Amino acid sequence: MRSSWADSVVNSAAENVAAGSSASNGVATAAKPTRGAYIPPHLRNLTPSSEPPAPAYSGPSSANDRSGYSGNRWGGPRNDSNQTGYSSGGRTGGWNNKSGGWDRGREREVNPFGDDVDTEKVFSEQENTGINFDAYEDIPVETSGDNVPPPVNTFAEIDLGEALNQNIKRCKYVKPTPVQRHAIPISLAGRDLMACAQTGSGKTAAFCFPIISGIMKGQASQRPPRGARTVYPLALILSPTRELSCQIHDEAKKFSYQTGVKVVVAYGGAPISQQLRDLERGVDILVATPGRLVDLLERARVSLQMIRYLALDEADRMLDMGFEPQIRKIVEQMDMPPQGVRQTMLFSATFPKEIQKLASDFLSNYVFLAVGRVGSSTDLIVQRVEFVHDTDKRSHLMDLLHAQRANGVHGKQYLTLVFVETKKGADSLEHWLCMNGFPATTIHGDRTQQEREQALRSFKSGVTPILVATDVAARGLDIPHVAHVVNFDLPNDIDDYVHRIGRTGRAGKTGLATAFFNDNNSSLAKALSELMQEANQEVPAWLSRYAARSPYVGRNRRSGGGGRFGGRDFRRDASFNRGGTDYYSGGNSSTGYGTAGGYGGGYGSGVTSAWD
Ligand SMILES: Nc1ncnc2c1ncn2[C@@H]1O[C@H](COP(=O)(O)OP(=O)(O)OP(=O)(O)O)[C@@H](O)[C@H]1O
Repeated sequence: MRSSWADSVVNSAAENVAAGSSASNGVATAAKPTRGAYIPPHLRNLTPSSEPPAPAYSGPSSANDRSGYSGNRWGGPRNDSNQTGYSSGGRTGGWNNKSGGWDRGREREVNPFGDDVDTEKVFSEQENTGINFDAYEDIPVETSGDNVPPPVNTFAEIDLGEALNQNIKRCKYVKPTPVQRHAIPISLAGRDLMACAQTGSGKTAAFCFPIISGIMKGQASQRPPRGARTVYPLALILSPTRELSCQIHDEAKKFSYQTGVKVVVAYGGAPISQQLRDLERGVDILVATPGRLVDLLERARVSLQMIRYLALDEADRMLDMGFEPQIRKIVEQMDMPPQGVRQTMLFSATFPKEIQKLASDFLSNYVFLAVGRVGSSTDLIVQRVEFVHDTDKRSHLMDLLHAQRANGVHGKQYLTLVFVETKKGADSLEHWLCMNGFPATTIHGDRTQQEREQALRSFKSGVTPILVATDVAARGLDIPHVAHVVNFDLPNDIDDYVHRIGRTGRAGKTGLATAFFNDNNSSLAKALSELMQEANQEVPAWLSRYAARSPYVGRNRRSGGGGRFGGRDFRRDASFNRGGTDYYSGGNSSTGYGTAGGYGGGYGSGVTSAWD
């Protein structure tokens, strides 16, 4: 049943059509979206030009065009030309704020790389961010699904478009990471994808590149006419936290520099007015947190009718108990094209099978991809577990920090991220650290967004080299120089532990993770010791004893099978196929990774309160 906001969209859209029909032209008609005579504002008033005609977005009736997978499902003209800049050709308004990436008054796109870079030089220097490319060959990969497009070895093998290629060089990405090698060709072929790859292994680019490239090659999104209030993004990227959405936005802006693709971010806690102004200036890719997006949808300021690409980052988190209703509302109850029409990409480092099953509701004939370690990435995170009673935790932390200082770690501006369970606990520990001569700041859900952003800046810059955080900082954040993650309070869920320690040891760099364990954490013992064994870490004898005593079945509880890193397609698990639903037919396992899997497990009891 249509909700009231949607009725109002349709009604106002009908009025808009009436008002603007005299200016509509054939191009607009050709790009007709899902509902009858409705023509979205950004497709009206198109000035005839030498540009190719509208993309082949043809609404639900094109659902079957997914079967071939021989190319861009949107079938738009393969216009690789660099749609450089929005500074020419009758665009109304430039982005005039820093976050928008457009220089006020001068209508010039701000260079997100800081200054002009000699891309040829960068490329020839063969720089990268420290990823151990030599270890790539050994990385276990599993793909399953029909006709999985083959992986590539270089960016040059992929037709991403010249402007995007330039930005990849500016980012100093010399080679694709393993998840990029596999995921980008799959997505470029128009396939839906559920991808599971290690923390810090380059998943952001893996979903951004195909989206940006697809939009570049399709028809440029037209800005709404003056006064139009509803905007129609072509791609939606959802993430669970405000900070992660901002980070994805920053990355996507770098990747889309001078491609003509406009990226806007919308998240809670920040003034909606500025975000509305950004949206009004045009949006191709909308990066958002679910709450703020629902708000924008209910105000009819955003319509999802034209969405071609939907990406959920940290997808398992987005579909767990906390977020699932909102995600279902956005994806199923608003005006987004259904699965099979849009292209859907789900990414995370963890994918419990029950969440996979839920996620499959949003996907159509998808490829499941599990990519193992980057090099031996979790080996790059040295994991230590120490038995510490609650009452001793502070002095123990102090010892660690003193040792770090003595070893000169802070002198080099290396950063320490300390995870605690509660917001109050975070404030109290931060205060205590500061009182004891360790500059610290904190990030959690009770702080204002301004305070959160300031805390992150202060941590990143090394002004406060210790950040005390709740799980709000556990996922996705890519903060250079985090050398040490301390689990002052361990989480209930082993997946949360995986994401937390993944804030260090990113992109091939080494890191240290220390956990304080005591009787309160005994339910995690088995999962933790299994995880550490898998990552070739030394498991203390006392932890093994806890694990042996634990009634809890460990990290495979959710996944129902013996585990190795990466996860396994739930469609291949017989227990999920009982009751007549054949989720999986065919597929392949590549590069020798076919053992029973499950990187999930340890389905914690509660939803962490700190999330947006
Ligand atoms: N091809 C590449 N070459 C070199 N560095 C890369 C490449 N791709 C990504 N990176 C860098 O690797 C780092 C980690 O990437 P990203 O944040 O996308 O990881 P992720 O897999 O999303 O991690 P998480 O699971 O924690 O969200 C980033 O700093 C990014 O710039």
